[in-house]
Amino acid sequence: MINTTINNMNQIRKCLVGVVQMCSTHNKKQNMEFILQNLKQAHEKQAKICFLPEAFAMISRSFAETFENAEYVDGEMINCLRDHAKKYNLWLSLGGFQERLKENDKKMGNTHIIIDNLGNIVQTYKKLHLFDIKIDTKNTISESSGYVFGDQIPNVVDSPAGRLGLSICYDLRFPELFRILAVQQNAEILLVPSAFFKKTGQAHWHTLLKARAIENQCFVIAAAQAGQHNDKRESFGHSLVIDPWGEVLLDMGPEKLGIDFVEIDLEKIDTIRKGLPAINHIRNDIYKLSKI
Ligand SMILES: O=C(O)CNC(=O)[C@H](CS)NC(=O)CCC(=O)C(=O)O
Repeated sequence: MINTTINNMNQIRKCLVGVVQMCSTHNKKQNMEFILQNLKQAHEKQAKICFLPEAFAMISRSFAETFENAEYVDGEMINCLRDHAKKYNLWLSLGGFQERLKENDKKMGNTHIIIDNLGNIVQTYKKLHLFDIKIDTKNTISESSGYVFGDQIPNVVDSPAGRLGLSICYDLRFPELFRILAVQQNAEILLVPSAFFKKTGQAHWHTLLKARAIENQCFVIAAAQAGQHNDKRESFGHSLVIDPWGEVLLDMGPEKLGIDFVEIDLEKIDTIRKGLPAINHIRNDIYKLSKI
């Protein structure tokens, strides 16, 4: 792929990316209109890649309702997004698509899809860690009752912004996945599209995302759901872009809905790793986290 070559040759190291923060509801059509407006803006800004949060397609009151409206990967919604990726010359990270599965008629996949600027699906990843929690009455959910568990670590994807390592939302709490993506697969940008709960977000969101950026010396991009989706569900917002030093380059706050743009400069990874080569100090010999 041309982009890979360019990145490997260290020529183009800077890339403008768009991060979409949204408040999806059960209304798929409205959610889609909102997304397309933002993609148009990304095109006008000449951004090269756009990041959408988990559950961009819809957030309903129950998984049963979500399931009713879930589509296959080759359905209308993804086809429409593929057409727009091509039309707008824009890569897309679709951070968590409620995927109707041909092999399972009871549960969906929670699938992160990467589409290139020609409209091709270049990677899919099914969420490995599902959010089954009982914190209090408001914060109780069993994601695994609606979704199948993913069973594969996704390969990194070369994009115009850099090499992408994919995850989804609750995966954020499992640093092993990010270590594998960053150290074994040389990811440069770790993606954590999310629909974080308000309570857990307030307590943990910034800290965990900064930690993933700092410990792996990678960029972190986390497009998020924000606000009240229905009477049962509220999301924390604060879509973030963090650099490999842990500096927050973008924080969209709790309320803003729309798109913001950030320049990703991959040079920063080299500079930071040269000065503080923690990645090279990993004791592979002791705990066998080998580079491949
Ligand atoms: O609802 C859907 O259709 C898609 N799935 C989600 O939004 C999931 C499960 S409810 N949300 C999270 O994983 C939030 C994690 C979180 O808030 C934390 O780790 O603290």
